[in-house]
Amino acid sequence: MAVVRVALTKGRLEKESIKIFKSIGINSKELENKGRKIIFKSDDNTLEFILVKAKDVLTYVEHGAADMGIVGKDTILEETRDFYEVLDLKVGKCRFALASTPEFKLDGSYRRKKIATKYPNVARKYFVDRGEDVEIIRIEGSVEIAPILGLTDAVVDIVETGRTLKENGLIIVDEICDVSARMIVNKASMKMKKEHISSIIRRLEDYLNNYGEEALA
Ligand SMILES: Nc1ncnc2c1ncn2[C@@H]1O[C@H](COP(=O)(O)OP(=O)(O)OP(=O)(O)O)[C@@H](O)[C@H]1O
Ligand SMILES: O=P(O)(O)OC[C@H]1O[C@H](OP(=O)(O)OP(=O)(O)O)[C@H](O)[C@@H]1O
Repeated sequence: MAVVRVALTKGRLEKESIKIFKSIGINSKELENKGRKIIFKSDDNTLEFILVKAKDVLTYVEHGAADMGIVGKDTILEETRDFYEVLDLKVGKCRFALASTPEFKLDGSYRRKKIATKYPNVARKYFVDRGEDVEIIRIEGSVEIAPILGLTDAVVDIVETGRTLKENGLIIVDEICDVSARMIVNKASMKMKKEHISSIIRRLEDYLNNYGEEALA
């Protein structure tokens, strides 16, 4: 069987991704004791894992340098890329929201609003769908500071527990959409390595259906 290369998102989704593969009997001691390595074999040598940043997961999978990947729906929505999205893995759950100070009114002003975000395309689409033209200011992290300092009127960001907003005196103005980790597959690999990739997807589907989200949480 051809070796399948899987791109995993470094950081928050890393542990969950390892757990997902373990749940279907695919273990990698190399990945669990990773040190500074970024490429790892499964113990049975049938899979190879690489650990990269979220956007790079899309790049490696789109170009076929990786056959499959695990990445957040937030990154998929932000980037326009070409691959199959095959499974909602029900982990890494959070949501996109518009948030601001309690004084902010979504429909309150005809002035062009300024919005801070790490996700300019998601934010633009949300306002275009509302028929509103806004100025997007791209910020790389800790975006919650922007409305507090008066740089922008509001933020479009990921909310998980809501703690970051609360501790900074911000509130959710509108929920945009749910986000969770997805399994993606390169289009050519889906044909060339069909048997192996389909078997992985089927086993994961069975696992998610039989044991549900709690098992992975
Ligand atoms: N509270 C959360 N904040 C951010 N991302 C979350 C959260 N909960 C789940 N996620 C998911 O985890 C993915 C990876 O997030 P992580 O913070 O590790 O990396 P990142 O946002 O790409 O930041 P960095 O640039 O620091 O690597 C996100 O793309 C998202 O799908
Ligand atoms: O609702 P919560 O559970 O508080 O989680 C949401 C926070 O987590 C993310 O930030 P992250 O920790 O990735 O740091 P960043 O702001 O530097 O991206 C996100 O951008 C929020 O700030």
